[in-house]
Amino acid sequence: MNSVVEVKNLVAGYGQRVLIRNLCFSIPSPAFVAIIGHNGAGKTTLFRAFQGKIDYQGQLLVQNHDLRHLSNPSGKGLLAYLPQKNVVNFPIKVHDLVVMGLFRKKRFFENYTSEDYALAAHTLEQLQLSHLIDHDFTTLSGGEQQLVWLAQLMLQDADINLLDEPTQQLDVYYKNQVFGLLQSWVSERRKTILCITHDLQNLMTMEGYLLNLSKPEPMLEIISPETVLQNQAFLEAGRQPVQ
Ligand SMILES: Nc1ncnc2c1ncn2[C@@H]1O[C@H](COP(=O)(O)OP(=O)(O)OP(=O)(O)O)[C@@H](O)[C@H]1O
Repeated sequence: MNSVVEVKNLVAGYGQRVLIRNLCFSIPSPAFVAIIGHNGAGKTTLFRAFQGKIDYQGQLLVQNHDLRHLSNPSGKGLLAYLPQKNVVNFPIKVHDLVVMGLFRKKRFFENYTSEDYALAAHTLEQLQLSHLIDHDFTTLSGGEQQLVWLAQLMLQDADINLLDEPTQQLDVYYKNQVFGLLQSWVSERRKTILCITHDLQNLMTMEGYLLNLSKPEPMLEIISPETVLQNQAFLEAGRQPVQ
């Protein structure tokens, strides 16, 4: 069966502590998937498995390729990852950081062209960040920085995007904007988005699936106001004791 992402009997954790037990799901065509669950439920751990950063049992397939045997999936434009925190300790202009999203179209040390910068500027404009284009990234607010990373991710143009709480530091206006943007990546650009989030209210109007990793047997559920409310009530009711 063709699928964009398939997770088969995934078991992952740290040493004796198993956080993900026999997780199975399949995303048949480009879609938005919200990954939800309590703090410590294993959401980022799932992404670490996708990036090959931790050992796991089972299989992770992207576009029918087993990730274990696939070299450099980000260089091939299959997978892109936006971490929860990304730190830069040196002064760099916003457009210089964003243009780096085009890395896989460049050879080592090849310079970015004026066309590349025009593309970066256009992406920043889409996020209403044009006024920051020449600013030093390290002077931006947390939310502004988060949006700049998102612009860089957009330029990567990967088929499957793993986003770890991309709206965590955003104000209510930008939360809405970003969820709308992610929806358009799916509908207009045929991208698949796996998005870890605690912003359940924003999911109400989304189309796609949610995966609640706090449930004993997590599975993809079609997003609707009812499923979002059900899952919110489930999370509010409490959490499993840490094993
Ligand atoms: N390298 C590690 N070694 C041991 N335990 C770890 C390691 N990394 C994470 N953990 C633990 O695994 C659990 C799951 O972490 P994870 O980051 O996947 O949670 P999460 O669902 O993304 O949580 P949050 O919503 O708080 O971001 C946590 O309790 C964490 O302390």
